[in-house]
Amino acid sequence: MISHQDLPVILHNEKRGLLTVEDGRLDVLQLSRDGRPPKRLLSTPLKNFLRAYLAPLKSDQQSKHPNNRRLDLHSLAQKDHSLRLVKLHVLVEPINIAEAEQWVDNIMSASYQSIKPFRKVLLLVNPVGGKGKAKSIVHETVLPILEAAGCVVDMRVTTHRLHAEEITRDIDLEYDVIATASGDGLVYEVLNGLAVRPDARKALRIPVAPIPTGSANAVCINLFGVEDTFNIPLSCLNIIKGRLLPIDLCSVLLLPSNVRRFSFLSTAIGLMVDLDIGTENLRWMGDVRFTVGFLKGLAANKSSKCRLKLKVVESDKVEMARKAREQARARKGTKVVGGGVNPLIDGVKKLDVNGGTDGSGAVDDGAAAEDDGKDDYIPDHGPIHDAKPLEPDSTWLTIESTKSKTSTKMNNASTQSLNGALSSPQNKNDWMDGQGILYFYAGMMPWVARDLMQWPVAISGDGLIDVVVQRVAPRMVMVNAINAAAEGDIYWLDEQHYYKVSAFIAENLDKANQPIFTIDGEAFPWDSFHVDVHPRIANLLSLDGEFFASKFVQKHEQKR
Ligand SMILES: Nc1ncnc2c1ncn2[C@@H]1O[C@H](COP(=O)(O)OP(=O)(O)OP(=O)(O)O)[C@@H](O)[C@H]1O
Repeated sequence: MISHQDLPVILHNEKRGLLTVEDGRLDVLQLSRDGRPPKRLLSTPLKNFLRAYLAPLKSDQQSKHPNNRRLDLHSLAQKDHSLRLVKLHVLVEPINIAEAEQWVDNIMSASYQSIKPFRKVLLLVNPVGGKGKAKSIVHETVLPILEAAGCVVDMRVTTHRLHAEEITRDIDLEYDVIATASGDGLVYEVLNGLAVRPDARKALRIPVAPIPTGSANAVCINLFGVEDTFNIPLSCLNIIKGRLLPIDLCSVLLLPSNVRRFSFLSTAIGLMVDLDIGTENLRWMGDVRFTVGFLKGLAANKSSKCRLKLKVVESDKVEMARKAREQARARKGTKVVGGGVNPLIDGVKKLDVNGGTDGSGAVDDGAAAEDDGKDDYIPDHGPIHDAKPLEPDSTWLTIESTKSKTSTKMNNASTQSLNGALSSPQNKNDWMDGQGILYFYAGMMPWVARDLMQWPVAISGDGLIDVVVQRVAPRMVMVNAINAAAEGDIYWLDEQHYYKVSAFIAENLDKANQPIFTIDGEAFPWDSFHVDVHPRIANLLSLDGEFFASKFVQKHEQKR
């Protein structure tokens, strides 16, 4: 990292200027002749800097300054609370050309550190996701930024459902990143396409980086936080400079069809299915459609008839919250400000996305995914083994709900929830037979929508599925819970049973009235499904190699 380096230049207005790099920032200064302080034309952190290069002079410049060189500078810069692409060019006089060449090398390596610049990107665009604006967003914002960073972009617009899956099943593994201008649907399809290949384990090393043009965009919430969920330039920066974030995939085996799908986000039964699938016609509303669906579901307040078998690893809510907070604190200690990456984390996690030492491609044989951390690791480039029905033993927890309506009269526990279970020291996470299930929701990352952090203690790549069994509760409890949902405090509701599991089975006990369940928001016929986990087998990109740290996990020394 360069600590301080200045380069004298001539600015576009023929005035003298200075490019200065200090403390992880680039400043473009206009110098004055009369001793006044320099005027700052641009000031940007190197983490937002995209590219510097010496370019040929334009013809009008050639006639005026034939021996000068042109230096182009591309960056994202903060303007009016948003990131904008800024392109500047300045002139370098002959006496400074050798210095300028060195300056370019230095600023590029300080801005990218261990990340290889000029990534090769497969960009998949879903023209109908969300509000249907992906194509214009891509042309107006995404492509200009990627091109300004020198990325090589291969763009394909999807023409039908599952098209992204067909594409990724057959692509050459020549890309550094697969970017999706879509919602979560295309990410799901990309991962499913990669996961069924004979070289799945190698293919899944190519990271997926979403551009938020869908409805819920759950992945973007988890990567960029609630405030920046729809920040398109930030999602582009992630494609350009993001670091590998290994994630688990769930294998979901549907019986009796024996169809197997892979899930990176969620599987749902009950109210959460109606909320997603039952509101497809409200796509124009953006993510507000999910709140509308939730309220509609509460009005019906019906119970799902099912049998759940859970291989529980952890069920103490206080303990699970403590671990998630501890992990967040550990991450914070290693966080880097400024230019980007932390070599310590890079070393530990082998997070280099740059194709080994020769920079020849995305898939780095040394970057272990599932077997991360073993010295004698030999990369496995083969397929993912076939799914088999799970065989629960007596240690598994069985939860059964057979009633379609359950009494939701206020008992003590409900009143406590309503009046502030959030501050109660006790948490009653044990399931009691005879209760109705409003919904079952299994997830892999904290947020599922901006107003619902359903799994606040989820830890990326821990090999565990966070499972919520929400029992039927008085409507007022659930309506009040909406307020506690955005920041994850719904977790403490006594009616919300929460487990970390390594596998589970969900059997349908009323196929006629509840024919479907969802995997990552996609509907499937539900008879029974068996789910287990492939730890850290796939990859996303994120700016610091982690999910966005929520306020929930940043709370210190608090049990609730
Ligand atoms: N050209 C197309 N015509 C019709 N459907 C398409 C086309 N391209 C993709 N799809 C389908 O659109 C569906 C929705 O995609 P996507 O996830 O991008 O948007 P969304 O559902 O609005 O967002 P989110 O998943 O974040 O809620 C996916 O199932 C995908 O297969």
